Amino acid sequence: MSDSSPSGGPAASKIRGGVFYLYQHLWAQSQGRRRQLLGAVVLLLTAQCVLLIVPYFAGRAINTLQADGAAGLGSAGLWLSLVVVATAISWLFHGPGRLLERNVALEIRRRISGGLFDRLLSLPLSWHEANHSGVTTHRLQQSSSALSAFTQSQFIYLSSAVRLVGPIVALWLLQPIVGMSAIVGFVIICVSVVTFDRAMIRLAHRENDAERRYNAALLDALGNITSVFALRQTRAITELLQRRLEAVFAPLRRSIVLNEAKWCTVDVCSKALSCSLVALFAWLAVRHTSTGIGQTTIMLGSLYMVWEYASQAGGVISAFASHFQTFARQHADFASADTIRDAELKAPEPMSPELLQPSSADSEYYMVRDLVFSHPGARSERPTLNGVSLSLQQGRRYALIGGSGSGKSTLLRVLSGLYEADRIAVDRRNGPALVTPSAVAQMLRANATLVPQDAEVLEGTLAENLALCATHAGAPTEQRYSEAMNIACVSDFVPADASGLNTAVVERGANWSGGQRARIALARGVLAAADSNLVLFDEPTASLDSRTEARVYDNLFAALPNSCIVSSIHRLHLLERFDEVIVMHEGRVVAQGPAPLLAATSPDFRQLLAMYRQDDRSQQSRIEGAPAAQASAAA
Ligand SMILES: Nc1ncnc2c1ncn2[C@@H]1O[C@H](COP(=O)(O)OP(=O)(O)OP(=O)(O)O)[C@@H](O)[C@H]1O
Repeated sequence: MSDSSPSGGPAASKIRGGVFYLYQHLWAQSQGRRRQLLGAVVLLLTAQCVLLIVPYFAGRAINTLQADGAAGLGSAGLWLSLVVVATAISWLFHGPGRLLERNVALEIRRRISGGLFDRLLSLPLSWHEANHSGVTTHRLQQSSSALSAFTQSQFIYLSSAVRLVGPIVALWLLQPIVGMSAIVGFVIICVSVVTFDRAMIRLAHRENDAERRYNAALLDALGNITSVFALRQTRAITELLQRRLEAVFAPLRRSIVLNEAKWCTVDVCSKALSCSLVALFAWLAVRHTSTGIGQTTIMLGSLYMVWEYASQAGGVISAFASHFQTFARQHADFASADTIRDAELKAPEPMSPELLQPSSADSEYYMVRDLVFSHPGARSERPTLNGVSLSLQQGRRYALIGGSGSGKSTLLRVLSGLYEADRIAVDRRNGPALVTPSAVAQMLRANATLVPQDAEVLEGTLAENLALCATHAGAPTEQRYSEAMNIACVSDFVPADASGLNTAVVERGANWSGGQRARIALARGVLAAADSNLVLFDEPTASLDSRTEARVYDNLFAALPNSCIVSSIHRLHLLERFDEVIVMHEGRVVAQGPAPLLAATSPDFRQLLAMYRQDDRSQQSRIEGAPAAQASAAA
């Protein structure tokens, strides 16, 4: 694990779509729930409008007391009771508005999570290989939570808008010059808030990128805890995590400084503005008095109204500064999944539905010609598969052999349609020839099943693991579970009945041995491959002892008599069980045919065979020689 970012680097730190970016997505995601959303907006706006009258009622109460003294107590009490009534009425709108708003927010979270996960499933395997799963998980969770939180924050934004506009209108009505001054002052404060927050959005993007890298390292460390303990990696991993956390703190520290500077500006400016507005109002009233126009006394209630409306608007500016910061954060968090939304999704080539149906004929024949494939992140210029040609006949068994790194797993992935080749042509007996990579990949996806090399099992029961796979026609029936467990020799260690199926599988199958895990994965593969005419196994028995390995192959071949089976193997004593051998060398198929024929004609095959026999013999002689050596040492 290094500290350089392979995904989600600084390029992800761009700010998109401005203020309306989140609203665009909110609107798009609320389809079908828009009436509730608009209903919530109307109710919440009404609640805030009702509250605007409160300072007026309170001010009237003070004015009445000032003008009438004790005689005005009754009227003042009436004005004050209106304050309580207005507050209660506002809740009649606010409460239902919030309920609607929060329900829409929950639905939006469900949609975004589901939509992003669907998109992840439609992205090619190569995309997933290039993006760390911990980073992708973080993006999905952050993005769906952000838009949901934004949706349920609308009441705050709406109340802020009303509480800003309302007091300004009220100030204008009390004294137009004061209203005008309030507008100028608030605009200046808002501009400074936005300037601070734009800088903070940029820092939030950097912080999110670093946070994802930290998350990925944490997931790697805990997901590989056996190696961490066994290979004494704890110190190095702890240091790596600290470095990555430090990378999160670097933008955070700058953000904290900016934040304090922003709040200082907002606080001082809005207090100064409120005081100035009251002073302006008083000065205008006194000036009017001295020029003989208007009132002779400054009414305290009116002064209170100016102070209250100015403070309200000032308070809203502070709240606005705080909410804009939250908004900026939500903006950055939601945008973190743009990498998933923007990932290139190749539209599948239009094909006739028959071509996408698994071939039912039992005499299918595939002639693969001139296959070229390069991994997107390949370290070498040379394609991983370079001009591969081979033929596959339904009902026959092919052993795929070759040195480590010769391209066996890659070829199996292309043959299963999981990787789209750069160039390929396939002739079939039961269908037209296909010459475009996209059409070939789609056809292969419809006909082939690959049982991958890694035995990836999920936490749950054995039955749940088996239930997760599907044939091309749909989920396998439970009756087939026991059959698959017998074929894969799972029944050697777990009864192939309900009690066995209920056995727990913990994270990464850590409560099973490597060979047992491989057989569970194989049983799942057997279920998924039931209706495939091309079944591909990537070293399915590498972790089994040779007797179990032989039994597994015999069972597999008996269970899938009509399928074309291609299995990569390293132990060449298995070759006699296969009809043909496909030999790979440096990304090419260098020979194909029955083993006896290749032994006579293919130097590459002979070389692999000789290496295997030599390894086998030297291993045997080492073992046989050990007791003799020990005996002579003892003598
Ligand atoms: N996702 C990937 N990105 C880049 N290169 C890759 C990727 N996967 C495999 N390769 C490279 O492609 C080449 C073929 O790898 P592949 O896994 O197909 O070999 P293999 O014959 O199955 O090896 P082994 O017998 O060791 O499993 C190797 O050089 C490997 O480093």
